[in-house]
Amino acid sequence: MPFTTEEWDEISQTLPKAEDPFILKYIEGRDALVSQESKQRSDASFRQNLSPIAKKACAIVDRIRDEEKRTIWTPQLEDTLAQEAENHMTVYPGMMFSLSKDRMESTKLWKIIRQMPKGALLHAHMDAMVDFNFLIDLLLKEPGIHIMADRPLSSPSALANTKTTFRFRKTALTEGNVWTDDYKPGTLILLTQAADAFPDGGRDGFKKWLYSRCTLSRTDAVAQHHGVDEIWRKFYACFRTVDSIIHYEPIFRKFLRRLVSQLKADGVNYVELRFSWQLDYYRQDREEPEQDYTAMMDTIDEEVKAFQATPEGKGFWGVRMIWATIRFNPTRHIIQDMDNCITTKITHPHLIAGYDLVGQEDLGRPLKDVLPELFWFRKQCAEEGVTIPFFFHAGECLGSGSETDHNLYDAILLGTRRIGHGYSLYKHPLLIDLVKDKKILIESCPISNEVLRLCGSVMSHPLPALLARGVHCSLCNDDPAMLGQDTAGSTHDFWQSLQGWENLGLAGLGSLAENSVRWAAFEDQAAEQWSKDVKEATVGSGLKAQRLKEWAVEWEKFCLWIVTEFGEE
Ligand SMILES: O=c1[nH]cnc2c1ncn2[C@@H]1O[C@H](CO)[C@@H](O)[C@H]1O
Repeated sequence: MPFTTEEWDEISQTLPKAEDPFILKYIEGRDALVSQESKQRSDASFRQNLSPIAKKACAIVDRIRDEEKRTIWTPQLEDTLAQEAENHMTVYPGMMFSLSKDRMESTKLWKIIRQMPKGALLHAHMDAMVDFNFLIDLLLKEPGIHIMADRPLSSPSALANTKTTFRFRKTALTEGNVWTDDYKPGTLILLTQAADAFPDGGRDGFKKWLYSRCTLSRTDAVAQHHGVDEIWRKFYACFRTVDSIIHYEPIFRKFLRRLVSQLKADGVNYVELRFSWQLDYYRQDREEPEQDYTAMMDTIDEEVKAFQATPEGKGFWGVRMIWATIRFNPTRHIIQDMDNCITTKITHPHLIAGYDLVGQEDLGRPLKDVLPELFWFRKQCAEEGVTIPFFFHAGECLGSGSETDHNLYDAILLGTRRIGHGYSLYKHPLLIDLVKDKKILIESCPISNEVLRLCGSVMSHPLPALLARGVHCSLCNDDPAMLGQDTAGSTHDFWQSLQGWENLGLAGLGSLAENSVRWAAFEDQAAEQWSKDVKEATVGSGLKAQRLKEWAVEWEKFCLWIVTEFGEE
């Protein structure tokens, strides 16, 4: 029986009030509990030590975040917009990345995060860094570029799956048509001619097609129900197409310039690139590939130095590589690649920062399986007198207790200095303690994990669990030109984390950026020195401490800019 008015009047008299002393007491205890737990966070001391200006900036960003959550990320607003939009879509805070990208880029929060000094980008795969519309235009403009395919590109399935290669030739080859059944596999045809002859829309249609072969589409990105292995098949195919586009010197140079310039403009001052190229680099006007990595590494050196000498690149700290072998390969291939890594380390010591194994962890060889090769590598490094520490991918998976999940044990036992992804680490209480103890950083890539179907959106990403447990992490973009960010910078990943997780805030972002500098491998260091520098951070005396101080100055400037620019509203 529902209450009568009289009954409710009587009962409501007996209800405690929110201001009653015992409720206030309860709230006090509750706040103390929240605050006690937050002391375990990895960003606790960073928050504690914020300057007054930085505190103000954090409060301003909190306000803007809340405001935009209410005004921009609401289903109500979208109802009116939906009538005009061709794709009806419900908008809400924390929605999937690829659906929210355009709107995200129009927010005030975006404008702010874009300016943020983001320190170092510690997890990024070289081939997937520069936007492909830019690269495809370059390819079409570059004299002498030809295309060839492993079979005629004359059906939708051939267009979607066939290995396609781009090569320079001094003399134009114009015989044949790659789009028709009579194409002889492996025949090179001048690219401009082939592009113009593309059956579905000529050159513009060709550009669209090639772009689709180099990137995951929005449809791929949201089709979570097809699962992880399916998206990885498409993802691999992208790398196979991209290789031959950027392995030609004139294009590689422009690629590098665009890369560093986009990073700097995004507030990223340094990058460590996972590098897994076969020996198929071609110098300008050459038809034969190089027999070692010297020319390629020299090119990287030259382009980075040239950039640093421009006003735009002033203060850019540089680029280093983490040599990355594809984990599917058989032993002989892996050992050969390790040997190439060591040789290149000897010729270009400043460029090679570390070693890793890459490729889908679930289907590739687990670390445990590669132990003989890894121990051989260690011994060989010692014999050659070079330091090449491990920066392993591990736990980039959904498995609980699977072989991939267990890569985390091996990565830690093998002395990894950071862990790439560490997505499944949150399920390992003992390993979490070890990671904290050994001061191993987690290179977290939230958008990558979403697009590669480990989580539905940033809201269900496990990074907040790690931060709450006191694990040090940094934010990275992994493969931004393929996964949808479409630019080399990290603003999308920073923005998502800020808007997605209530307890991060600008201070949390600041701490993640500071971590990236603290765990960057700016120079070769033996394990002890590395640990000492990471531990001492700003109070140390080396290059790392110096760069941490430089970052802190930029951070303060940034906070002041926020206060000046957005404080009055
Ligand atoms: O998120 C990732 N996890 C593991 N491997 C990756 C990821 N992104 C790219 N690659 C792999 O790295 C190579 C290029 O450096 C590519 O072969 C790609 O498969």
